[in-house]
Amino acid sequence: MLSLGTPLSPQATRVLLLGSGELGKEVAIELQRFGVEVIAADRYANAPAMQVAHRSHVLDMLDGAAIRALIELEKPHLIVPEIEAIHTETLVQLEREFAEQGSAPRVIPTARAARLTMDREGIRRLVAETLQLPTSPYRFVDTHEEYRAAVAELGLPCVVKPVMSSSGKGQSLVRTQDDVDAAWDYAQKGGRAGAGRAIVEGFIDFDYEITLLTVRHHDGTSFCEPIGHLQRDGDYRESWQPQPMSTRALALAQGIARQVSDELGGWGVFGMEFFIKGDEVWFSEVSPRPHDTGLVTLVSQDLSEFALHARAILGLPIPRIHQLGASASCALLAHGHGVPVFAGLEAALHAPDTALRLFGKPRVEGHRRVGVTLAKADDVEQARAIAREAAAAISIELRD
Ligand SMILES: Nc1ncnc2c1ncn2[C@@H]1O[C@H](COP(=O)(O)OP(=O)(O)OP(=O)(O)O)[C@@H](O)[C@H]1O
Ligand SMILES: NCC(=O)N[C@@H]1O[C@H](COP(=O)([O-])[O-])[C@@H](O)[C@H]1O
Ligand SMILES: [Mg+2]
Repeated sequence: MLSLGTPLSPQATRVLLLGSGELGKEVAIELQRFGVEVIAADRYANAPAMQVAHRSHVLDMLDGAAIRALIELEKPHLIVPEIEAIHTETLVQLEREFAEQGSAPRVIPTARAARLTMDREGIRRLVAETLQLPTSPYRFVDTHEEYRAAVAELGLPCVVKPVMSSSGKGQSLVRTQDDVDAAWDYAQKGGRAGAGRAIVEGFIDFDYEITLLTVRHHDGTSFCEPIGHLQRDGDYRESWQPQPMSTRALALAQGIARQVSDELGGWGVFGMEFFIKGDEVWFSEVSPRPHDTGLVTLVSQDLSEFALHARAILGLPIPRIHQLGASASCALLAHGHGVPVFAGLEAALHAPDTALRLFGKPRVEGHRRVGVTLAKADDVEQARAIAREAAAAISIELRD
């Protein structure tokens, strides 16, 4: 058992967050509540989680030597990846070295899980080919020619994504022949590791999609109520809980989530994404960490996904998760260049049972999610409407 309660002391449990965005900020707050010493790292200064951590470091997260030096400097007990774009091969090597030495920082949930989910190819081949679970049909392509052949094989519409990207960056829905070439160009420009390999997926005409938060902890695996969500341009705009589902579809999704999370192993929250049509279920992808659509759990559960992650990774019990009724979240997006300045917050919080998180991101260059509104109501449609209205009441000016 880790020694909790006294950060900044020789007995402290130190947790290193690799990635310090809005999700890490909430994880940091939950860890602080147990007296954990929190160290936040990211590619830029004053990232959200850095603002609530004990210390922070700015480094190129894709630089293996820099990641290794940071871990040697801080000697954390737990290493918690918060983003995909990390030099995960270094984590795999370090995990092996630690195992040989018998003294161990633990990578959450495991270094292999971080490596497999950093690259869409790793997790897709594991789930579709090794575990033989249902996914969209897909092809991996490296060149324009291979890409055009894959589109011809899979048919239109289809979806193109760089293998290394998240939040919809570089992703396009290809509806007609006219979209084909522009989608390739965008996939080559939009990936986080520059031009290169992409996945082409057959389009699944789903009724709805969910995130099934799955928690592997000391006493077993727990599931949260399914979270429904709305995505635009590959990025989340609204999420709600609970998403009504047939008993059969929910059982299928839970079965797949259990199989995939058991295969990845370790402790923590997994955001399992599924497409659902009738009773049919397709696995889409998984975050081996809290999920952006799970921000709704800040109001919809007694233990949010961030509190669950903290408990799970520290080896603490999770005897029960209470769902507190119909709830929704709506993302606040800023467009342009500059430092965000918010107005309309009073109007946004005027309705009862609304809440707000402003992430504290220092700047916006292009598009960036900078906050989220949250609401509870008698049913999910009402909660969504209230969260949307609260978001619409807020205006974001970008200043230099
Ligand atoms: N094959 C598909 N068929 C239909 N819709 C799809 C398909 N692939 C992706 N989408 C849509 O695009 C959204 C984003 O896709 P995906 O989750 O793969 O991207 P991402 O960049 O990893 O996003 P995030 O990091 O926010 O989870 C999905 O939630 C879904 O709405
Ligand atoms: N879909 C993944 C996701 O939502 N990740 C969250 O967004 C941050 C990056 O935001 P940024 O791009 O604005 O820096 C990440 O650090 C994480 O908190
Ligand atoms: Mg996704």
